[in-house]
Amino acid sequence: MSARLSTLVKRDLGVDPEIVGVTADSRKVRPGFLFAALPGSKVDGAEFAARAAEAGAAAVIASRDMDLAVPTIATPDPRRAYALAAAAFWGRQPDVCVAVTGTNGKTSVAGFCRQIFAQAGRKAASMGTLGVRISAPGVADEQVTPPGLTTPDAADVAELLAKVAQRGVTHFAMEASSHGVDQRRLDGVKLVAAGFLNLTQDHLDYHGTMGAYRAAKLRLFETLLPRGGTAVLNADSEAYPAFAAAAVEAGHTVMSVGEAGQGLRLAARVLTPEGQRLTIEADGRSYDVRLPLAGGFQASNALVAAGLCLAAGLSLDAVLAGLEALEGAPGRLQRVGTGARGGEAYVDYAHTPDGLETVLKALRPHVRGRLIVVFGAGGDRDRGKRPLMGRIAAELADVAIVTDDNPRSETPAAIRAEVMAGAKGASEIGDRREAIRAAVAMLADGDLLVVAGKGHEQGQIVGDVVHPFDDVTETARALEQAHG
Ligand SMILES: CC(=O)N[C@H]1[C@@H](OP(=O)(O)OP(=O)(O)OC[C@H]2O[C@@H](n3ccc(=O)[nH]c3=O)[C@H](O)[C@@H]2O)O[C@H](CO)[C@@H](O)[C@@H]1O[C@H](C)C(=O)N[C@@H](C)C(=O)N[C@H](CCC(=O)O)C(=O)O
Ligand SMILES: Nc1ncnc2c1ncn2[C@@H]1O[C@H](COP(=O)(O)OP(=O)(O)OP(=O)(O)O)[C@@H](O)[C@H]1O
Ligand SMILES: N[C@H](CCC[C@H](N)C(=O)O)C(=O)O
Ligand SMILES: [Mg+2]
Repeated sequence: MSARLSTLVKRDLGVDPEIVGVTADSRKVRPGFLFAALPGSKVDGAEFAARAAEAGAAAVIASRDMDLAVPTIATPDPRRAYALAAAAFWGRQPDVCVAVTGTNGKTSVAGFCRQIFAQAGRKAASMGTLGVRISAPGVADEQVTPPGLTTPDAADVAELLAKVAQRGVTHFAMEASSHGVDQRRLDGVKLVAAGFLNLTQDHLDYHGTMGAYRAAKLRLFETLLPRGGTAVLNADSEAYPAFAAAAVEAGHTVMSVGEAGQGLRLAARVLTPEGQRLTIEADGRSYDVRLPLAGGFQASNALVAAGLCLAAGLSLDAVLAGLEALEGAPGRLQRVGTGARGGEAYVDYAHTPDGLETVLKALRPHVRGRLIVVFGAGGDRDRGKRPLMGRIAAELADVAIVTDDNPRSETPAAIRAEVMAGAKGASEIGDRREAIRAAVAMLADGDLLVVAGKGHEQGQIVGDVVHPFDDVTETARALEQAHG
């Protein structure tokens, strides 16, 4: 595969080498590659430009002119130029691409869109925290890449889009993380619609302030969704007015969804043993939908997914039928089993204050005994959320056990102390396996246990080492042991 440099960077540089690959990592450069020298959070990619040229790079994208033997494309926004060049290099994309942003629920919505598309007879894929997955009617799902970044690097996004399109995927839904939008990782994706779920505290280690975090998410609507696209917005979020204003300003059609929504209005919600019954008003009519998932938050996620699928061209009937067959994303309120003396154990991915509050409130109506939660907070991530998560667990659960969740480069006990500072009456068990065992040992009839924060994750990151660890397996083992 190759392309002329001028077709990738839309500039006449006098010379026009044939480009055979695009990367922002000098260690991946091969002869004929276009190298993007990007300013990063740890190092400046410009430091590696000379090395990239020595390794055979045919041209370099950078923020300034550099004294190199190969052409330099100097631009004030090299990350965007890199994403656009990668998209032009890889060329093909599925016919219809949608993206979803929000602090919580993106993985669920991207997966729901893929399922609704496939249910309606389309070959579809999703991209996000759980990797890339293809679904098509009548065949088993195919996992194309394993879990990794929520929004992969721009060149990876471009390559994966081309690969799934090559395999016949026509409908595509992706997660737009705030890091991803800010770092231009999805600037090359041709979107027809973008969804917004919610904006609550997370990632302030990276963005600094809630205002900057919001601005990163707004950019999806202000800059990335082309004029005339559809903005599917959760009208029940406090941040809705800002997103609606940005979408209108950018010339998009706004489809508001939720209890306060107009495009898809959630008129009523009734709990059932299988999940919930939703009354949805759309196009002046009222529809009764059986959603096989529990929790008000899943109703929000389902409505945003439904809006995105409508914007992608599916009929209302097909979308509503799709909602009735949805399966939850792995590790999100996933039921693991029953305790020896009764009670149920769940694994969930809540790793933010709002996520934890949402999942505990969603479970409460199903509790006849005690609500027990095992959770922690990640190292090298927003420190401000630690005491907030502690307080929420202490207030909303009957038993809260604080444990480790990917301490990374930080001292585990110090992270736990910051969580404990907000968690009045909670107990602390650093070893996650022990914490899960202790919680399972307490389970009795009418109790619910939720092991929160790691969901689908397969490892506990301590320092630079990933120790194999899976909450579902550990919880299942503890339940087995309790059964004797
Ligand atoms: C803070 C952050 O987002 N970092 C990501 C970012 O790194 P960076 O640009 O800051 O990289 P850097 O290490 O400073 O290096 C700068 C540049 O020099 C290049 N370089 C570096 C070394 C070398 O020898 N040669 C070379 O060319 C690098 O490739 C890079 O282009 O770009 C890298 C390449 O895509 C990512 O791997 C890296 O993700 C790190 C591992 C990470 O942990 N990211 C998390 C925080 C993240 O992105 N999370 C979001 C949000 C999840 C959510 O929604 O909750 C996600 O989308 O997953
Ligand atoms: N709409 C929602 N509102 C609030 N909390 C939610 C919502 N949807 C899911 N959650 C909670 O957040 C957790 C993570 O959900 P999900 O993985 O779908 O979010 P995400 O936005 O993809 O997260 P990440 O930032 O890691 O990519 C769930 O396990 C649940 O506890
Ligand atoms: N996408 C999120 C996931 C957090 C999951 C939690 N287990 C942690 O490690 O903090 C992040 O990278 O912040
Ligand atoms: Mg996700």
